[in-house]
Amino acid sequence: MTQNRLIIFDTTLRDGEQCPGASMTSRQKLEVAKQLARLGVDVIEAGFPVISQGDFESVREIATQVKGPKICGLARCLPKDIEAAASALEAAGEAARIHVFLATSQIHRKYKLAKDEEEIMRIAVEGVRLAKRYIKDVEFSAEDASRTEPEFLARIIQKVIEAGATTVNIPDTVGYAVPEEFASLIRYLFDHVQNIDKAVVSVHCHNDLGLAVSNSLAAIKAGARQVEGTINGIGERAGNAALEEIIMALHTRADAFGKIETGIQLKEILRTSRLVSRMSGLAVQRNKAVVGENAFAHAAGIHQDGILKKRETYEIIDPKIIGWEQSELPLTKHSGRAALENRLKLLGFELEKEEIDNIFSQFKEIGDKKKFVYDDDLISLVEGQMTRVKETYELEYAAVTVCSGGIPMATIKLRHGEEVFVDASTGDGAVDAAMKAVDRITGQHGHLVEYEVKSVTEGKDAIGEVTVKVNFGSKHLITAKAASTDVLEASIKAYLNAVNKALLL
Ligand SMILES: CC(=O)SCCNC(=O)CCNC(=O)[C@H](O)C(C)(C)COP(=O)(O)OP(=O)(O)OC[C@H]1O[C@@H](n2cnc3c(N)ncnc32)[C@H](O)[C@@H]1OP(=O)(O)O
Ligand SMILES: CC(C)C(=O)C(=O)O
Ligand SMILES: [Mg+2]
Repeated sequence: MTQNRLIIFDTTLRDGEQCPGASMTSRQKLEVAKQLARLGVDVIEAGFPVISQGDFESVREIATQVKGPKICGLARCLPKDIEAAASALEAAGEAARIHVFLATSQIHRKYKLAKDEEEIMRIAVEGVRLAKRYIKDVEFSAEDASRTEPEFLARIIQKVIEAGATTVNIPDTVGYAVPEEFASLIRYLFDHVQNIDKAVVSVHCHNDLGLAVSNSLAAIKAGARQVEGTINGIGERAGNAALEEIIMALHTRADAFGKIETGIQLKEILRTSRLVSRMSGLAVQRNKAVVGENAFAHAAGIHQDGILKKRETYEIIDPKIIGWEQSELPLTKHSGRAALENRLKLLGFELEKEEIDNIFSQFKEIGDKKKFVYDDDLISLVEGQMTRVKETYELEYAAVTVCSGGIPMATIKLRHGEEVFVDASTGDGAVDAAMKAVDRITGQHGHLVEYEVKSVTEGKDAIGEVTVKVNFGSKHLITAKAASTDVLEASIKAYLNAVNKALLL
């Protein structure tokens, strides 16, 4: 392995599963392990075999079936843990790794383990020696290393390497470290552990202060050559360092981190994230870096315009290389003409500038009323545009009151050129009252022959499209349509559209 090769150690199935509510069945874990192998991680920590029959079987199953990465099992520095791990890992043969851990910080020594430094040292060394009897590849973790006195940490690391540890892991177990200080600790170990070159230095960061990825990257810069983390950052409490973020930071900012190499297949990242989310039942937050639903979605009109001109104006990662189809430009009230026109083109509409201007103002009105403007909303707007006639009368205002047992009443304000007319009417229902008020202003007397409402899009804020067929006393029935998130408004506009058509005949 070259000096710049970083070992990716995935603990989604062990520390990730410690996240409350993330328990997976053995079958689910096997699926995740197979995908982690396709992703190209170097080590899969498949579980903690002593903790239950289920974990034991699951580690054994993964050790039997998953080829490629090393398969690792966790163990306390206790013979029964080490023996259980060694037994579960048997089928992995040369690809097995055993991971023994013991807390080293003063607070853990004093309160949790009730042991002094020398006892801790002895137990750690014995744990590594015993593990080594079963498996060549032994990792030792000094739990709570970042809160351990550096001199003691250096001494214990030196001793476990002497005892045969091939990887020494420096966990920030409680997410207490900050990047500069954590990097200094790693440098300190390189400077003070005489046999440090005989083992790989690893880091394992938790996210209690939201610094797990930053701390991991700082440690890599300081010389750590194994990084531990989980997919989607799931894990105990606030989680572990998100591996996909570390990998993409190293890939995107090679200028800042040096040419660090990994065996990761970038195109498998999104698929892995989605599988872990489904199997663990833990949704990925929308704005999560790299794999969140919004990670490549640009909503602001200025950004959308920039992306359409050159993707790199607002994107530092090409989403396709990690498995996304493409960047997304969702249409919302924040979108501008560039994004609207682009979407309309994708839907197959080549419109004149004036038509786009008309649709744009209606589009903004819809955007004000609902979160997203969907393709069906746009199609409905375009159809309205295509069947639009010169508006003799334009609707300025409509107020309709309906109360149970009372008489529906509508007040309508219409613009005709420079003039504005207001009138009111009662009716058999809200729509009837509004149409009669329109008739009073326009002098037309339409008879509604057909009236149809359909929902164009889904959800409570769906656009309703109203189609009317109206007889104005001529032989021809006039058909007109309008759409709005408010069905009553769509009804009045559809009727007024029919009136305007009748006036042109
Ligand atoms: C930072 C980490 O993520 S560490 C991994 C955490 N993962 C887990 O805890 C996995 C789930 N755990 C379990 O199922 C259980 O806790 C078990 C099976 C491991 C142990 O269960 P129990 O025997 O009932 O012990 P319990 O959980 O109550 O306490 C832990 C014991 O392990 C001891 N212990 C903790 N770490 C170590 C260690 N690295 N080496 C040796 N002993 C240890 C504690 O001192 C305590 O022993 P004590 O009861 O003599 O004081
Ligand atoms: C077992 C160790 C590596 C751990 O998960 C931690 O310290 O966070
Ligand atoms: Mg951990």
